[in-house]
Amino acid sequence: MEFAVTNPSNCLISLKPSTRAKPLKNLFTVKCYASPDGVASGVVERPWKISDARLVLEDGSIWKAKSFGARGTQVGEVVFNTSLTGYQEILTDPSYAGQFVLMTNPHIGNTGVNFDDEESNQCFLAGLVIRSLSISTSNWRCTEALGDYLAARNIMGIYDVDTRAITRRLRQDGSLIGVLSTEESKTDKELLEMSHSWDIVGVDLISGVSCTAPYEWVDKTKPEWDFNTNGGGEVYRVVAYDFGIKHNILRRLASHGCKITVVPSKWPALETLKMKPDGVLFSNGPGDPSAVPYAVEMVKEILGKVPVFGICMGHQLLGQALGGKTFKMKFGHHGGNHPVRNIRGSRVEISAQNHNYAVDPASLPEGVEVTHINLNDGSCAGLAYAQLNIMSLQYHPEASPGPHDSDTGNSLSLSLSLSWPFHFCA
Ligand SMILES: NC(=O)CC[C@H](N)C(=O)O
Repeated sequence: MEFAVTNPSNCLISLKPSTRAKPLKNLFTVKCYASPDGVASGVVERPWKISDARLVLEDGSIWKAKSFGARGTQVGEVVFNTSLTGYQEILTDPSYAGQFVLMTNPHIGNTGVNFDDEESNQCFLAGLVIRSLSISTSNWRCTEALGDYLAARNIMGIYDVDTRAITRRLRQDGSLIGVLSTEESKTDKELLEMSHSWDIVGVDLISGVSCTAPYEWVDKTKPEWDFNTNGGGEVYRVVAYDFGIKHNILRRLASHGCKITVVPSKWPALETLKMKPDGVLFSNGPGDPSAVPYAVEMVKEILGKVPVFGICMGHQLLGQALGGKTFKMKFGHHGGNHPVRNIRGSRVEISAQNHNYAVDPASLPEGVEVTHINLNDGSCAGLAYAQLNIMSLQYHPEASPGPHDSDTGNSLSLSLSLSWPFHFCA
């Protein structure tokens, strides 16, 4: 027997028999099977899917959920992201490798995905955790629904989870390792043990996301999206180390007049110097900066020979190369609403951030200047060292997603225009 539900948002299942055998367009049809005693059972189809996934956290808590995207079992570190928009850019940010991103914004999937918002060619994150998965998509650029997109990329997602409760737990206890599974054969105990036997600390994640051979990047920010171009003047040749670089960093550099060669994370410093660049960028990237000593050594070989700037992982590697220490934060910063004090510009920038580690400014040698401070917790958000032509930011001046306060136009604030290190260092 088949029933139709005409008002899916207000009722779970209407047991009124449908007068039509086939589903009407825009109606959600649920197949119910009458049991011998006349009680309907076995509701099996979306959008009233029953829980078919579990997220088991290392603290022993178990969160029943509904799956979308890929199926299977996956381990990762759970972090929460407070961005209201831009889930596709977040999904394709290579810095999330090894992590489950939990979105605090409850409604995800509403605008589907499109061709333009990719920040890399792949999704490297471990999975996506959300409150509510939109049952329809609506956007003029939409080419695909979020669930299909994730399934095609073999990325697991779960919805109908109490993301507020998990976020409060992460804020209180710090980032937690979790295991996501749709496999009924695995017991809770097995999943918990899996979470205890895995760690993200001390793992080199950048070699898994970096390109394998150098390439030239020419694409600029499309004119309809550009908000702050001052390019067209001097042309700078930049070598950009790809530790998990986001496309929008490259687009912003190109828009500001840079000719960019992107090189792999293990590209020798000597080869970079032979290319005689005007500046070198050390990009963002996933994981623990202390797990990639080869990258710190490579940064050391370049310091002082050419102006350099670093973003996020690049900033942390610079901090270490200068002799400083990095440490793991309690739950990090992930979102598009982080206030940062730009000390030199005497202004506050609302910034896009995604990091779990930070540079300890007290460990840095004399002469290194802290140029930016995160106003939520006072952590170091930017460094400069004029003697060696170094500037770096812990956050993401290219945003994507996020506010544009930290692009060019902020006087001596760090920006993606290569002019800043030169003006500053002159
Ligand atoms: N966005 C990034 O480069 C992240 C840096 C580093 N993986 C961290 O979590 O701190």
